[in-house]
Amino acid sequence: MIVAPSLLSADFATLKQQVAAVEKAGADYLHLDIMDGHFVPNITFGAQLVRDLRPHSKLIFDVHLMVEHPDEYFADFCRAGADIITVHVEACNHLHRTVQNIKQLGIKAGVALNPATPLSGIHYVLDEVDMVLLMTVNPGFGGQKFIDAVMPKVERLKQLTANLERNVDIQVDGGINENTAPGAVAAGANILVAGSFVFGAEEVSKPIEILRQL
Ligand SMILES: O=C(CO)[C@@H](O)[C@H](O)COP(=O)(O)O
Ligand SMILES: [Co+2]
Repeated sequence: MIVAPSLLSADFATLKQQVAAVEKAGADYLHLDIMDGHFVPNITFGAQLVRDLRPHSKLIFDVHLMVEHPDEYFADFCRAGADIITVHVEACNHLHRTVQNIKQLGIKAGVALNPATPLSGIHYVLDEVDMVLLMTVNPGFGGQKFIDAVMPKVERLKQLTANLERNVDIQVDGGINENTAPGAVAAGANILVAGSFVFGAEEVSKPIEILRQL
């Protein structure tokens, strides 16, 4: 199981130390939530923070772009050190082109779907993407309640990706903890994003270990 702590729930005053702590605890990815106050009703941080953290960590930097007009920003995040860039289907007018342009930068491309968005929107790009992120909360904030109704979508996506010749990762994001993660894994997810579950714990190593063992 790939574990991706989401920095959104960390204490922003001590980010460098908290990244080091999750890396030491065995995290695989660092999930970086970019919010613009338009696509989602919250603002987080930009490429500068990614650039500043990059020399301090060997984790895979997994950038989740929750912004309008993602085409205007992804190259900057790539230059800043992103290894994976995920754009929202709901924010892309020309999703196939966006995915191709991200991959042309030599990094992995992911597509994200809000809980209410059907899988049909990614049907014709499934062969191109490296990862599909299924939101298990409505994007914008950490610490929200997991939406169980997304699980049949995870199952269906797993069936679709199993028919492909190449590997497509299935990431779930939002409300992941020791109670919700087992169901998501059983449905087919292989990358678990967790913000409050990891950074809300006294010791980040415990939640990371719980998720890794699934
Ligand atoms: O993209 C998002 C929220 O929009 C997530 O990555 C959250 O940061 C996850 O936080 P928790 O729900 O795990 O607390
Ligand atoms: Co996210």
